Amino acid sequence: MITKSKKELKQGMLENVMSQFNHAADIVDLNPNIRKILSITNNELIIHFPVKMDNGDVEVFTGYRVQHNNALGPYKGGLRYHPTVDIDAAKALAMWMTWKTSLAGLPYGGAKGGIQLDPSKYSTTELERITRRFTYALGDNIGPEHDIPAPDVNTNSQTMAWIVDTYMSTKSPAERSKNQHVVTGKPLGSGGSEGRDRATGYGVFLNIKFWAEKKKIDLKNKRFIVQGFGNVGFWTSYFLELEGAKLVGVQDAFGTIANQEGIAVAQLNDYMQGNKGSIVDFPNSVALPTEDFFGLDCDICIPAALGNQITAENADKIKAFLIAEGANGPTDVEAEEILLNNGVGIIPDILCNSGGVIGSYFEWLQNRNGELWQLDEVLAKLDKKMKEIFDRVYVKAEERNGDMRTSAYVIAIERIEKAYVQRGIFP
Ligand SMILES: NC(=O)C1=CN([C@@H]2O[C@H](COP(=O)(O)OP(=O)(O)OC[C@H]3O[C@@H](n4cnc5c(N)ncnc54)[C@H](O)[C@@H]3O)[C@@H](O)[C@H]2O)C=CC1
Ligand SMILES: O=C(O)CCC(=O)C(=O)O
Repeated sequence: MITKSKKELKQGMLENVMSQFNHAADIVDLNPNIRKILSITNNELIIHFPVKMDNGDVEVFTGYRVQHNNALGPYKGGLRYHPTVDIDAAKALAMWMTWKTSLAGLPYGGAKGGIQLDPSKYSTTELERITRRFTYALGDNIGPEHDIPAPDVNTNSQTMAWIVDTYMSTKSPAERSKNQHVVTGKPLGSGGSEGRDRATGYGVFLNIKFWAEKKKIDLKNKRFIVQGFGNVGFWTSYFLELEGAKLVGVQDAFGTIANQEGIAVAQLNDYMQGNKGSIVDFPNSVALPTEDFFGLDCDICIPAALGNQITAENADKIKAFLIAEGANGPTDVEAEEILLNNGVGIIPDILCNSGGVIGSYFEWLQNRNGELWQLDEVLAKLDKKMKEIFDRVYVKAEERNGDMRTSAYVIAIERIEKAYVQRGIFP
């Protein structure tokens, strides 16, 4: 288990996103009024709600939804169930969503939320009641044209199905079917889209592939390590393995394993599913201490778990030539400086993991228009969109002779600034 304290995780994330934003805002000479608006969140909800547990006792939970900005469209962003969820974490993650949706050219703003809890301590029926009660408490603070949640850490398509069912049950019978797109990432049978399950990991893979093409690097036999073997970590590994790359190290919430000969992705996934979600003791691998993970010998490092995992403490140990950020905010500002000085390439989160929200946008569009797209159609559209965004960021970084994160922020911030200025609010 990573030993960062809750306090370190939350403070770091908010400080990091603000520092990244201010750095880029200085570069674009952002209108000071717009900088003021973007520096704080529009709405912050903290909800304490009681739920009856299986044993009859009542527990009171705390849920959060932070809506950072909606200048470009409805608020959009995931819901996380984790002990580190609090108001600062939700604020930081909501801000990252605003930059991500803007960079991707989507008609969305940014939001994020979740519940502060360890889901492994609750039964499925308890988690269902917790989710339904939270949804009821959120009421019309979410909505298909207002704020559209999606899965994040420890939430999945089942969680989204409970939310959509609860939300729709609060509407009149005639209105119910118009509200299916209140969440994305739903199961296929409940208005979900083909391909949303793999969209984030496929997007991370595509970003790595596009980057390697620019650098004329063949991904075949390149060794990669992945932190987090959930939705993002698994699908990224799956597509990289298909391309001929080799998974040589994995870390999850329970432990760290390595094998320089390669770890079979599908086998590890099957093992993990039957092992209470843990990779520990996977056959043909060695167990390593937590702190050895980022120093593993490899070519590509994919943090796909929580924020603030790559810090000044471990950045110098990284041997990979590329970091592809599947997680939100995995690299702190100090670590990024060290890595860039060491010549390590970084594909920043707001670009690298944007396949997820793009996949969500496709689901939302299908629900709105009564369409059903095939898997190959979804992946082809995602590929095209991701290539356009990657190229814009890459070219901007080359023009500026700078890093990809700042370039991604520059593009994202300029789009939002333009919207405010065009409306004549801040000429
Ligand atoms: N699910 C999605 O579509 C998107 C997710 N992301 C980001 O990707 C990251 C992972 O999300 P998901 O894969 O959806 O979550 P998940 O819940 O499916 O998987 C999380 C994985 O991280 C591991 N993990 C948790 N705490 C850890 C720790 N302290 N050290 C090492 N590993 C740890 C878990 O064991 C699990 O393997 C998060 O930062 C999330 O915000 C970003 C864009 C979209
Ligand atoms: O799919 C979405 O709407 C948002 C996913 C998310 O939370 C993220 O990109 O961090």
